[in-house]
Amino acid sequence: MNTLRNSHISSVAKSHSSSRARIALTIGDPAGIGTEIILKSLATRHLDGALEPNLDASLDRTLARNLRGLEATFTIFGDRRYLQETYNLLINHSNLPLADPEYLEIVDICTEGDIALGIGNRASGAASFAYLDAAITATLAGDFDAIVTAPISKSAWKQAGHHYAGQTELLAERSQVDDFGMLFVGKSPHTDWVLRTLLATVHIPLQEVTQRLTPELIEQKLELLRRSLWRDFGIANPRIAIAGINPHSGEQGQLGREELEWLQPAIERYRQQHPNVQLSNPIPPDTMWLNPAKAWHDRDRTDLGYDAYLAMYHDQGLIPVKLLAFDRAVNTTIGLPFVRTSPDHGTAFDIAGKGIADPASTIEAIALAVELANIRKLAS
Ligand SMILES: NC(=O)C1=CN([C@@H]2O[C@H](COP(=O)(O)OP(=O)(O)OC[C@H]3O[C@@H](n4cnc5c(N)ncnc54)[C@H](O)[C@@H]3O)[C@@H](O)[C@H]2O)C=CC1
Ligand SMILES: NCC(=O)COP(=O)(O)O
Repeated sequence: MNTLRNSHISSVAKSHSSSRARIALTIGDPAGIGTEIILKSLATRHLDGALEPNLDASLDRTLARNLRGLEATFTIFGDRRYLQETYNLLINHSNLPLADPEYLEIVDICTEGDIALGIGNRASGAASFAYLDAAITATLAGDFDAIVTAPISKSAWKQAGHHYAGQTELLAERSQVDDFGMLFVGKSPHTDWVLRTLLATVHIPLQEVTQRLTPELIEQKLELLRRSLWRDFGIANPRIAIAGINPHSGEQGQLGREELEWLQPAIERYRQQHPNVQLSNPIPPDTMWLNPAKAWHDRDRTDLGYDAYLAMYHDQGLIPVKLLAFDRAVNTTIGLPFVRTSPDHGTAFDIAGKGIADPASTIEAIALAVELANIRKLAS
């Protein structure tokens, strides 16, 4: 059973100026790095954009974003005890500054059970579920404009009896939407070009991928992506690259027939319906990411990049995203009635409590949530 120590979420949130984006932050699995990356991210608000001279130069990248300049308020959903324990444990040996929980707005959610750093279990799964569930309730009630989630462990959720593939599915179910998607967004620090990758299928076993991929699913994902590119990123006439399924995109049917039999026809149909959207034909997956890698690294080659990429399955899309942008890509759920972002990594149980977790992707997730929430506020 969990207890909401602060039951005045509404009054807390509503006391903030309505012109500022109201961001709910969940701490994720308390056995992982969630509390650390949240405290490190919020500490960047206390910097003036200038780096301390004695900080390691490799940290420049991490601190590149100064959240202080953002028009937003932040409320953490999680157990205050775990935030305080992380602060006490790491304050003297963290590689980056930490925000002091005493000065943070926290909706204190206390759950039962023993939780040890580095080991996800039933209690940590129940806790991370309770934090997200409470944040969703408050957001659906209109108290927040966006939720930024720290990572949870899917197996810990399962041990706690929560049979969702991930946070995305809970967010969608609670929001009563069927049409949603997992879009990874990363802005290149070299060229400012933005890599956007939507996964057509997500957390399913590889052997189920070809059964789940259908022309209807592809057309649904393309439409979801088109709407998000327009609504969230202001791109009216997008160029979208579509990955093939089989090696060499099937090699004219010799290495698989999905491309010939239904993927290419589905692309043709979508083109007819949306002449303003430029779609590629199915691109052989092994070479699909060469041009985005050039656009990511070389300022003179950004024209090679598409506005978005549709990957057919989880690792086809996320291996290139994480190779290029593990430190800054943001997982965004599109199709929800509110903004949701998350870092691109997991709970990192192996480094929990060591003070070395990189908050860069979380900082980007917070910054993107504020940006998208403010865009929606302006549009409404
Ligand atoms: N958004 C979410 O909630 C996500 C949750 N997960 C969950 O996380 C758990 C662990 O998954 P893994 O596959 O091990 O992926 P992981 O991302 O947690 O860890 C992979 C490797 O990257 C390192 N790493 C991850 N984040 C880091 C950071 N911020 N700074 C420095 N190093 C970092 C870890 O130490 C580890 O060596 C699983 O239970 C999975 O369900 C995984 C991905 C996303
Ligand atoms: N690999 C991405 C991932 O696991 C994100 O899951 P979630 O945001 O749905 O929890």
